[in-house]
Amino acid sequence: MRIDGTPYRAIWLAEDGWSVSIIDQTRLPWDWAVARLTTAEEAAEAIETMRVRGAPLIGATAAYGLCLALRIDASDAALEAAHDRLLATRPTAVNLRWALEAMRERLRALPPPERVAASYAQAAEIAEGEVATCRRIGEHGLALIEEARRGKSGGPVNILTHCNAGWLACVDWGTALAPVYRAFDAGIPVHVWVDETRPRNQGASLTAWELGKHGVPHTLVADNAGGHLMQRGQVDLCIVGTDRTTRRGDVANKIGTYLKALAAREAGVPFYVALPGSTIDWTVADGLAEIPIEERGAAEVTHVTGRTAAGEVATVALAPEGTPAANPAFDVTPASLVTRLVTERGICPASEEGLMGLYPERASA
Ligand SMILES: CSC[C@H]1O[C@H](OP(=O)(O)O)[C@H](O)[C@@H]1O
Repeated sequence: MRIDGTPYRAIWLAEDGWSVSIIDQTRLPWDWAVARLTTAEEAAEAIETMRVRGAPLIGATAAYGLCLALRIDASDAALEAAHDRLLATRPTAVNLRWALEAMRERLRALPPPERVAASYAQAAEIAEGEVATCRRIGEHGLALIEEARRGKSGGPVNILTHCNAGWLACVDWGTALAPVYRAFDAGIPVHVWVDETRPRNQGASLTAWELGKHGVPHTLVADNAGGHLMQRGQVDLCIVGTDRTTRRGDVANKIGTYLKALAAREAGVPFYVALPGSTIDWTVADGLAEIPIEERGAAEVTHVTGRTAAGEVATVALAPEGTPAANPAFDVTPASLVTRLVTERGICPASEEGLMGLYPERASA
């Protein structure tokens, strides 16, 4: 994605040709901080602390984390240890498992001396593959925005999104925001309602920043405002990302997504989910029963980080000290509440038949 004309990715190989550069997303929107990952442990910690986040980006970061491990020790034991460490960082986004298993399968088949070069080549393939995939999601999703525009008598297409599923969550383009960028760049008038997305506020701090940098009109809203806006006809469509979607179309995404899907159904607003094939877990059908939901620390709920009037970034308490808090980071929206899935291969119903139609090779798997 371009910022003031300069192209950026959310992750890239540093100039030294072996370390990995990331944008530290815990510093946005206040500071543009690029961090360099030099070990697998640093890559793992960047994922755990959400300096990088978003399913495709988590997968790409883990892939490069394996490269950093093998530089030090390319043995089978080191490969397995790094795979397991990186896999254990966050449980919900299936891209993490997908990327690590793809890397491990290829690298195990090679003699250790060939593994480092092969690992970097494959990590780059994964990262570039996600860029191409998200670009195509944007192309396919554009049709949904154009359809919404045809149904209006004027004014912008009002789109509600939750959390951040933009280029910061991927490597470039994004998933839910890719069609928005495509439409905006094509001159279609759009406006985005940006859910703040408690408790980590990825909407307020990342989506608002992304859209602002690209010049896309947007309005930040409290999470609880979405139903009200839909009820009053102020939302033409919802589009969100996902961290894991089952083969029958159940969608795990940031906490609060399910509530938006319920409101959208009640209000008659189309609810779309944008995803790359790497986010489909073909081994799982029942999302509610089988997708692991990450439980994060209570402090993310009881405290908030922001910038003071004096310009310092600070974390302050929202609740009395010691207040118990629960922090499920994701929820599962059943396929029955999803209007369509938007993938790099096209748009389909949220169903096993729909997904098999786009990924026929999976039918025989
Ligand atoms: C394109 S994946 C975006 C997806 O990831 C976010 O979760 P997190 O910020 O915790 O990694 C959120 O669920 C987004 O929809």
